[in-house]
Amino acid sequence: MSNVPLVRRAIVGASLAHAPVDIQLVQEDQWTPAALERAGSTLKALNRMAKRPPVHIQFEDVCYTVASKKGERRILHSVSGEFRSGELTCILGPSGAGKSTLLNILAGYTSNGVNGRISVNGQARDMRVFKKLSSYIMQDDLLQPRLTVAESMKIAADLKVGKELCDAEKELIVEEILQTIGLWQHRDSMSQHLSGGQSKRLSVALELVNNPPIMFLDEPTTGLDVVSIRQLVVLLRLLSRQGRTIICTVHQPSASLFTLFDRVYVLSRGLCCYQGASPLLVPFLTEIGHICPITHNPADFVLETLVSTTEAPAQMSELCQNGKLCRDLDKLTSRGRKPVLHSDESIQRIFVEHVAKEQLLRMEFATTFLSQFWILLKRMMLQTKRNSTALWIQLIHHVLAAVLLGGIFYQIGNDGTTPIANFKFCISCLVFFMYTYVMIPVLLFPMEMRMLRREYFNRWYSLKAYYAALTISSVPLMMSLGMLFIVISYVMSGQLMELERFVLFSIVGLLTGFCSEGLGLLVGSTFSVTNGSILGPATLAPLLALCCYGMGFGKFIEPFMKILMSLSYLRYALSGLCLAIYNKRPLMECDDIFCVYSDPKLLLRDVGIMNDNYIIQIIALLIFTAIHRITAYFALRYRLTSEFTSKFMTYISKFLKHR
Ligand SMILES: Nc1ncnc2c1ncn2[C@@H]1O[C@H](COP(=O)(O)OP(=O)(O)OP(=O)(O)O)[C@@H](O)[C@H]1O
Repeated sequence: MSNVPLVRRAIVGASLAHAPVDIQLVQEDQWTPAALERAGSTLKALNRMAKRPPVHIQFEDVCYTVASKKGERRILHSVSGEFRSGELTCILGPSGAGKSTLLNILAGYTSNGVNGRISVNGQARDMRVFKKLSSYIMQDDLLQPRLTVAESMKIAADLKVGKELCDAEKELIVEEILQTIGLWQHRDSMSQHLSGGQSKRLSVALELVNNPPIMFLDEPTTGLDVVSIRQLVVLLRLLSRQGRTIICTVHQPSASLFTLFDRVYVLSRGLCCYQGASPLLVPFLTEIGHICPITHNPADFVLETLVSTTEAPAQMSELCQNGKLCRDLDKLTSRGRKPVLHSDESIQRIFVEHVAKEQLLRMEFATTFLSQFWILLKRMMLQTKRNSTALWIQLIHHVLAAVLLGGIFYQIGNDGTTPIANFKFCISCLVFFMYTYVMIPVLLFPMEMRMLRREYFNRWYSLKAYYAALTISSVPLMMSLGMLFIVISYVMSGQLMELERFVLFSIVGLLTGFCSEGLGLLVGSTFSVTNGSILGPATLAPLLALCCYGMGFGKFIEPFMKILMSLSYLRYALSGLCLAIYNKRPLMECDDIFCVYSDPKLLLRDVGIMNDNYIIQIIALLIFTAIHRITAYFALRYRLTSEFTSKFMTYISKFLKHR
């Protein structure tokens, strides 16, 4: 279709130690296995990165048990298998067979409730090293929406490659990957505007930048059309040909797609029903009396057999010894009888050297904490800047709310006849900061979690660096919008125009927003949007009630209630706002014959704030901010590992059992 030449010569920067490199330009419409095999020299620069060892992964008698209402439930039943470097492996099976579970276990995403042996190149898997060698692309991964393809790739390279390569080399690698993966033409497109297939390919590209020797992909073809599926699988095959171990779960591959996989691992009801070369699946089924019609897709046939014939899974599992027996094209190998990998000394040597080097370096991430923080902060700020709709909504929300409050409480700030109205103004400001800044993370953070999960699990950066960047990135916007709200409402409501009062009032307002945002993060990082939007306001309601308790009878607040009130950060915020406005203030203007509260001290007494100290309120707010944010950090850390859910379920089931 296209006459564009396949090969383009790129001149590599002088910093590269090697001669100029050929970059294969693969057009999107030329993605056939043959074209890609011809383009065998793709990703040369990538492959020249620090030697990554080939990774063979073996697992033996792997069981996975979860806690359920009826006790323990076994999902995987002593399955064994082996996935090799240079091969594209597909884990196939009916829905609910345990494919994703097995992938999670092999990738190290799940470890709680897992029994059995998992080894890498013949040695027990060391997760610290293994995580540096592997990448996991999850089923529901999301990309950073407001970054272009090129920007996403640059950030991935900066974070994942670090100082191992200079900028020119990183640029070359990014270009090379995008060319190979067919996204070069779309390098300036925003990720959010990519098609489903292009997004999946970008997910793969992002994980490729540090040249991982082993890649796991959970359902990479879900939601794609046949052409995109084919392009993706062809690409994965190409990557495997360059010595990588590529393992993916696939629902129902077409017959032509099926032949692209080197190895098939069939799972059903938690049992391994076949492991070996894809062309040998049909003869394997014939052996146990399931003859695949010549016109039938073997992948469809095996799934139909496993689902429709009750005894088929057990039969097939017995024949392949639950994964211990592998059917290769040249020979039948049993991991027990023929330990192929143990004899491969060169692989062992490279791997051991690599492990020793990694352990020597003791660098958990490719970049330092400060670099990670800085790159992430820039990325967050850029995304915020580009989300103009959200910025406009927030701006209008702050201005409208301020004008509304200013209108309702117009010029009552120094009016001795309506001091309670001014007190209500303080509560209204408090409620504004509280709800606005709690609800933003409650609604937005669950989405961010999905993006964070892949990057965090694939060790792009530490959670501390991410969290620090997240905390700082929201400050400028909150400060500017918050100040806009405060200025408008403060002036319109006619508060005393004294700089000190205004500053003290602003500090409490902004701190309330910052503290509330921490609470919102805690809810947003622990719960889904639906649950969070119920739980967020439900948590705030009692805090608000406690904050306002004692209005009118401040002198008589019971000691027990005082203790409860001290647990609400909003009480300190309200007290701080009132003290900023009323403390050490001359008598208020009184147009009536007599104004009870023309002396502000009386008002402070009757709302129970008279004995409070402004500095103490600020310190308390800072302590609550720290508590919210630190708790949110730990909640986030637990949420990012699937362990949390399993552990939680185990505790619940143990608790129920003992009752
Ligand atoms: N943590 C867990 N707690 C309870 N059940 C679980 C857990 N993890 C997996 N399961 C159950 O194990 C079975 C296998 O799940 P898994 O997601 O691995 O299936 P799958 O083969 O990937 O299915 P699909 O193709 O539909 O995605 C399912 O019945 C699932 O409900």
